[in-house]
Amino acid sequence: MKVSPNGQLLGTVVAVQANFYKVQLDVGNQEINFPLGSSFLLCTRRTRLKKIGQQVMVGDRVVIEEPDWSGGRGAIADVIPRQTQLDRPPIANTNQILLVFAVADPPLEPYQLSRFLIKAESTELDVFLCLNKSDLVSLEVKEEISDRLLAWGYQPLFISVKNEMNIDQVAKYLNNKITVIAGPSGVGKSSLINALIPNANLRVGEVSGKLARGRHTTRHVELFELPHGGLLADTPGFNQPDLDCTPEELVHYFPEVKQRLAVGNCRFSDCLHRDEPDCVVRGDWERYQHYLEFLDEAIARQTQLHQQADPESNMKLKSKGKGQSQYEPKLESKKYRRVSRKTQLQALQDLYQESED
Ligand SMILES: Nc1nc2c(ncn2[C@@H]2O[C@H](COP(=O)(O)OP(=O)(O)OP(=O)(O)O)[C@@H](O)[C@H]2O)c(=O)[nH]1
Ligand SMILES: [Zn+2]
Repeated sequence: MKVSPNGQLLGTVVAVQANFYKVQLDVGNQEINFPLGSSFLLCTRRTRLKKIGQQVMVGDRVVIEEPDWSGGRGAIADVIPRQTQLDRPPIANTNQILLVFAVADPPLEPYQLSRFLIKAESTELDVFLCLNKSDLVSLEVKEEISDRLLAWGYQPLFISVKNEMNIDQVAKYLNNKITVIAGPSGVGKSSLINALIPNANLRVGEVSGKLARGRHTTRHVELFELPHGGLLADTPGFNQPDLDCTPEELVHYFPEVKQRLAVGNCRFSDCLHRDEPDCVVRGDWERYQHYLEFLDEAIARQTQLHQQADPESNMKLKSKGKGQSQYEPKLESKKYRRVSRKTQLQALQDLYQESED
């Protein structure tokens, strides 16, 4: 167990139950005699923290006082400032997202994958893509998929939980990090978690298990301890994540466009990359159609938000020709950015909401 340089006892909150916090103590060189052989303490929150309105959430790094080793209890005296914060699922200090898809059964759908990737990128956390059920397709198919995703700016790791292929690579990636796992239903997330953490005991491919997990986990987030250090949070399956970024931000969540923008600029700084002249983004890249679709969604959402907030809104009705017209935001970057930062932090929240529906 590790004690901080000034002698403080440190740990990470792995679950919250009513007013109790399950805290996993840091493991280090300075061994303290641990009568129960467990590295968890069930803690309460000090009154001082309640008074200053300091919330404690799963993933928080905390300072423990008055450990009662025999009873396995303690008190949280302080919360170390968070590095990151996701609101749904509510987890502090998440480092990365492990996105799991299958190469077959269910079939790999580019549009769905694209949505998940954009959603994951919008958290601004690191995104790692694993393609499971590799045992079901030929080497040629894998190469095709790999080439295609490389053009999207991703290098997926092909895995097979069934054949235990590359599971050690996944484990290595998760080492000593806090990771949120996401992906559509049926791709093998529970199977993967069970392979990584033998005692996690998540039910695989069982409707009852899935329901129980889906209903339960949304209210009760738990971080599972990885055998070699690090924590993993499961998110229940969902099929089409809602995108909640602004029209302006959207393009930055396509890695393959970042390359284009790195070597050139559009003529207009508020270019939405549709039909503006001298645009460096518009062009012959596979996901450009996805971009246009997501952009329409983002504009529609923005219009709705503006109209709710201010009925005489600062939206302009723009003629699209052929008798069609559409509301478009006058882009005021500061205002949009302010909304956007908040959105980024909450970006995985729909993932949770949808799984409850
Ligand atoms: N062929 C093959 N099947 C797999 C593999 N991994 C998992 N499966 C099967 O895929 C099915 C779905 O697996 P789950 O682990 O329940 O999938 P999930 O992603 O957790 O699904 P949700 O709980 O709905 O989110 C099960 O029947 C698994 O046995 C694999 O590597 N290869
Ligand atoms: Zn442009």
